[in-house]
Formats: sequence, structure tokens, C-alpha cells
Amino acid sequence: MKIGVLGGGAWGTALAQVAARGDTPVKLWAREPEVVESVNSAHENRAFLAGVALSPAIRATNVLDDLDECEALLVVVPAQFLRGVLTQLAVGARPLVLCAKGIEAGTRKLVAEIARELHPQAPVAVLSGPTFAHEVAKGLPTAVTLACEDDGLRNALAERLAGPAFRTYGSSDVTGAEIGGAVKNVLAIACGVVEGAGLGLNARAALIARGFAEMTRFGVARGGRPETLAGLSGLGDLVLTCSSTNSRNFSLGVGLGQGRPAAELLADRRTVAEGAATAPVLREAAAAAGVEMPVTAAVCALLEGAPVDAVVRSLLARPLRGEAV
Ligand SMILES: NC(=O)c1ccc[n+]([C@@H]2O[C@H](COP(=O)([O-])OP(=O)(O)OC[C@H]3O[C@@H](n4cnc5c(N)ncnc54)[C@H](O)[C@@H]3O)[C@@H](O)[C@H]2O)c1
Ligand SMILES: O=P(O)(O)OC[C@H](O)CO
Repeated sequence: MKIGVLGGGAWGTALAQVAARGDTPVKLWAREPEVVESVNSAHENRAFLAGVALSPAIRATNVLDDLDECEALLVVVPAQFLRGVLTQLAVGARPLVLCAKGIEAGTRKLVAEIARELHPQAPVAVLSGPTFAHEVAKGLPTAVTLACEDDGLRNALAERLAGPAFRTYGSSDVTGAEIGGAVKNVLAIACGVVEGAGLGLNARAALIARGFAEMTRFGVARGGRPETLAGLSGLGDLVLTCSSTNSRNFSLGVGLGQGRPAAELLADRRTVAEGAATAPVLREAAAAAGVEMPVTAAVCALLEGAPVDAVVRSLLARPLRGEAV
């Protein structure tokens, strides 16, 4: 199966490296001409994945039509830009494997829902899990969820992408796999705030556990399965992203916890922190589904400029409740 990758950020590049194992040719579409130049001439993506030697079998392009020859497309464009790129692409009946993690502002759609709307003929799959791009690109051991409703396609994709250090676990729960990845980005901002404000490790563990509870409530309300949310794409990714400054979402939270405004922190970056865009949409989607998500609401308040101590006080002052509710 000839693979094309849409999106030349850190994760698209790392997935191109996965797909190019054994020097199998892979096409990588990148928006930035300097990324195309750097991948093709130096076999490195200096803008988004500096310091990792890439397979020469990866050929980059910024012409979307160059991906026409590919039999399956890994879609790794950030959620808020995905519609713009997918609209320009002739997909036909080729499988789209969604690898971005977020919810679209305005429509409140998950990325696979955007793909289905724009390309109803194309079967969709979701690849998600605890995956820092640098580690994957360097070949460090990693495991992911590969979700697809079609058993044959799921098995074919899982076989095609798996390797000695990259394990793919199949699931038929596309929605559950997507929701875990989108929600954990918001919760990672909260855990970064705990770090930045010096609130301690007990607070972080509490946020991970209660954040997982709200991720599960929302995921089940949207049709996902609890066991998917407890797997690699949910709990697995939540634990990874909530415990390391390698996470862009966590490090955004650290800045917020230190009292810096969100606008200033986001203006400094070329890389994406999906949780910042997802948080307000998730709050709306949760309200529409009648699901309580207090940690998500707290992250929204912090992004909107509320002082850290006031937000923490109001989270802790909520009426006491049973843990399982
Ligand atoms: N980096 C990781 O470790 C990692 C791992 C798993 C999933 N993801 C997810 O993958 C997705 C892509 O993240 P990334 O880390 O590859 O990105 P990145 O932060 O490395 O790079 C930013 C990306 O955004 C693109 N971009 C910026 N403005 C754009 C526009 N106007 N239109 C289209 N594209 C635009 C850039 O071309 C670039 O590909 C995100 O949803 C992220 O959550 C990232
Ligand atoms: O750096 P982050 O916060 O975007 O997280 C990257 C991946 O999603 C981790 O699985």
C-alpha cells in the first residue's frame, strides 16, 4: 500500500518515517517550501523535527496532486486547518487515516467527521495514542490505537504501519479513539498549569484521574466506548501528555500557571498546541451533550485570562460529590 502523508509538521514527518521503513517510498505534502527543501535535500525537517535523520525514501512536495499516486493518505494537518486542506484534495475512495487531535471550532466536529463530510466515498480510520513525534521518528518503542470500522482495512493499515518498535492495536471505535486524543490536549494544559503554579504532584494526579472521568463521560455521551477511552488513545495519551514539558499543551499550561497571558504564549510559537483551540469548542460540545466538564471549563477560564488562584479556588469549592458519578 503506497502511503502519502498530508502535513509536514513534527507528527506528519514522524509518520512518514514510520511508513518509509525499509526504504519504502512515501510522499509527504508540506505547506512550507522550506520544509520540502530541507526534507528532500538534507533528509531532515529542520523547521518542525530538527535533529532526526529521515529516510531518503521520503520525498516531500507542496503540490497536493503529487499525492494522487498514493493508495492511502495519513492526514496530519492540525484540526483547525484540516477542512481547508481536505477541500482542495481529490480523494475519491482512498482511505483517509486521521492522525490530528482536535475538534473544529464552529462546527464542533471531530476530524474524522470533517473527513466524512467532505469525502463521503473515502473510508476513514483514526491513528492515535501516546506518541511524541521525536521519539517515534527516532525508532523508540511506541504503541498506538488504529481505529476503523472496516475489519479488512483496519488489518491492512495496522500491518502496513506496524514495525519492530511501532505496535498498532486495532479497534472498531473511531469516535472513542478521536475523543481521547482531542480531550487529553485540554487536560494537559491543566496539568501544565499545576506545574507552572507549583501546586504539587498530588494536584496533578487528581487532575489526571478526574480529567479521565470527564473525558469518559463526554466520550460515552458522543458514542465512544469506555474501554477505548481507557486504552492507548485515551488514558495512555493522557498520562504521557500530562507529565512532560515535551508536550506543547503541557508547556502552554506551565506558562499560564506562571501568570503569562495565553495570547503572548501562543504568539511565541510556530508549533501547534491543539488544546488551546479545542478547549472552548469542547466546553460548548459538552454543554450541548449535557455533560459536566469542570476541568475543561477551568482551562477555558485560564485561556480567557482568569487568575490562576481564583480558578483553582473555584474548582476546589465545587459541591462534594460521589467519585463514580
Ligand atoms: N507532535 C507530536 O508529537 C504529535 C503527536 C501525535 C499527534 N499530533 C497531532 O498532529 C497534528 C499536527 O501536529 P504537528 O505536531 O505535526 O504540528 P507542528 O506543530 O509540528 O507543526 C505545525 C503544523 O501546522 C501546519 N499549519 C500551520 N498553519 C497552517 C495553515 N494555515 N494551514 C494548514 N496547515 C497549517 C504547519 O504546516 C505544520 O504542519 C496535531 O493535531 C497534533 O495534535 C502531534
Ligand atoms: O505536544 P502535544 O501536547 O501536542 O502532544 C503530542 C502528542 O499528542 C502526544 O501523544
